[in-house]
Amino acid sequence: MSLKEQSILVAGGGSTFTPGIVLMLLENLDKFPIRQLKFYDNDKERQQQIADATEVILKERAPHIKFVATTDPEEAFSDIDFVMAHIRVGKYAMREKDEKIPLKYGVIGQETCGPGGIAYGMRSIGGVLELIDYMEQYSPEAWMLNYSNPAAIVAEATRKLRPNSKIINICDMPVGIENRMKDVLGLESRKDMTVKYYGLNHFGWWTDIRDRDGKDLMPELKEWVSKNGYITPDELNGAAEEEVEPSWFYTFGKAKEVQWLDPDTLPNTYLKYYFYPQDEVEHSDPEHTRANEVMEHREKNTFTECNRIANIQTAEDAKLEADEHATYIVDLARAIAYNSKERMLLIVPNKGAIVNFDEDAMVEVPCIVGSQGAEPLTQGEIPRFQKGLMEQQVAVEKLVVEAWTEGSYQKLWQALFLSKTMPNARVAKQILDDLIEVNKEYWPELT
Ligand SMILES: NC(=O)c1ccc[n+]([C@@H]2O[C@H](COP(=O)([O-])OP(=O)(O)OC[C@H]3O[C@@H](n4cnc5c(N)ncnc54)[C@H](O)[C@@H]3O)[C@@H](O)[C@H]2O)c1
Ligand SMILES: O=P(O)(O)OC[C@H]1O[C@H](O[C@H]2[C@H](O)[C@@H](O)[C@@H](O)O[C@@H]2CO)[C@H](O)[C@@H](O)[C@@H]1O
Ligand SMILES: [Mn+2]
Repeated sequence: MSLKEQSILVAGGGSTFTPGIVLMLLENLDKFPIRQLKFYDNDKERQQQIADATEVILKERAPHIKFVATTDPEEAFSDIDFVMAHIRVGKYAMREKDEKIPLKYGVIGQETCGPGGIAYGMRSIGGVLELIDYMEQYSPEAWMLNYSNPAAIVAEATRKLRPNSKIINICDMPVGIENRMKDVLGLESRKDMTVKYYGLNHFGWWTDIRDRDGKDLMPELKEWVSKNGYITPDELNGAAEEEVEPSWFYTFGKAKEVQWLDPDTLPNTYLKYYFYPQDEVEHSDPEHTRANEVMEHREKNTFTECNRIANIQTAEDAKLEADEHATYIVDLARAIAYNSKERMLLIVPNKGAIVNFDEDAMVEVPCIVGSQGAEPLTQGEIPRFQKGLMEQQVAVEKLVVEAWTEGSYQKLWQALFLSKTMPNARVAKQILDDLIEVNKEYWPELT
């Protein structure tokens, strides 16, 4: 039986990740056939550069796919089955401020964690809610697969403010780490592992990992990670096919010190910002943060290559690559479209999946996905250590959404102070006042 062809909208068409996702979709047309691809963005000029290259690629590799790039919501969101959303409200210019302002006060500057993530969340909530409202206005049967960060705060906002919307929030960090785990184990694919995992987005732990025969893989992995973090054997021996960027290499290595806090589990790399904030501050250059690295590399290279393809009108020698990690987006879309019952980590309302944790927290757990969406798999009771950490962090995330909803300065100050990355209430207030100043056009007014 042939599969129903899908109509996909990429919201944030000007994203540096758009080319990789488009190429990945083209590599999976046999499993996930597409009749129409649209881009939507609120920055026409930025999006047009990605669209011009995409037009060439589709003409050469999938001429049957109808392609439209637009900034008009009605044109974008009409006749759509899936919205793949990856917007960055304020773009990299604001990410740079998210990262540099806290560092002025000796506090971590990070895209999705701590004060940077809170500032980013206060910008993203409105942008993502607007996408959901457009989707429900013009294609009420569509699903949104949201990739826009900070996923934890965006997920809490969609739970609280759009509780009946067809949206699933996703993150590729666990996918990236599991791809490293399989290299450590010498497995073909991360899908040769079945995992148990719990946490918040960018704040979680693997508790059980087995191979297809049910063999426990945790002992070998815990042994490796406690010594090397998620640096792979090939990277350790200098034999890796692909060089990972220095800041990512440092992050994967730091995971070993995070794992020491609970040797029975394997940590998400992002926990390093909460466990060793002082190390992260010392390791940062307040004049040149990750945002600068990405602007100088991924953003620059993506647009240079897209413009080159558009200029020569062929993608035969394109230096763009399918984003391997984005294959999980196809897994998710396929599962919903064709009821495939895929098992994957998603950010969903807890509702008892973690027995001794907030019913209405947005947690990252393994789910079974079908045409009705995601059904979380229970992860049982969690230990006091993780419960304490998660209760503090989820309170931060919930306070940010309440601050956005109510326009509350007080609640946003509380959220900043409550973050494990913050030394005291005075520094929290100084950072808050600086962030308010630079986010005037993006945040709601706070009183
Ligand atoms: N969930 C994950 O694990 C994961 C992984 C990687 C990237 N991301 C997220 O994907 C997003 C895109 O990342 P990027 O580095 O490519 O960003 P980018 O700045 O290159 O692209 C984002 C695009 O969104 C557009 N945009 C901003 N606000 C908008 C709005 N209100 N409506 C429509 N379009 C809007 C921008 O104009 C830009 O073209 C970011 O939020 C990033 O954090 C998430
Ligand atoms: O600093 P950036 O913009 O390079 O990355 C920030 C994002 O990092 C994670 O996504 C990684 C992913 O984990 C990795 O495997 C690979 O696919 O690259 C992605 C982007 O670099 C994280 O999950 C995202 O939420 C961050 O935005
Ligand atoms: Mn993520």
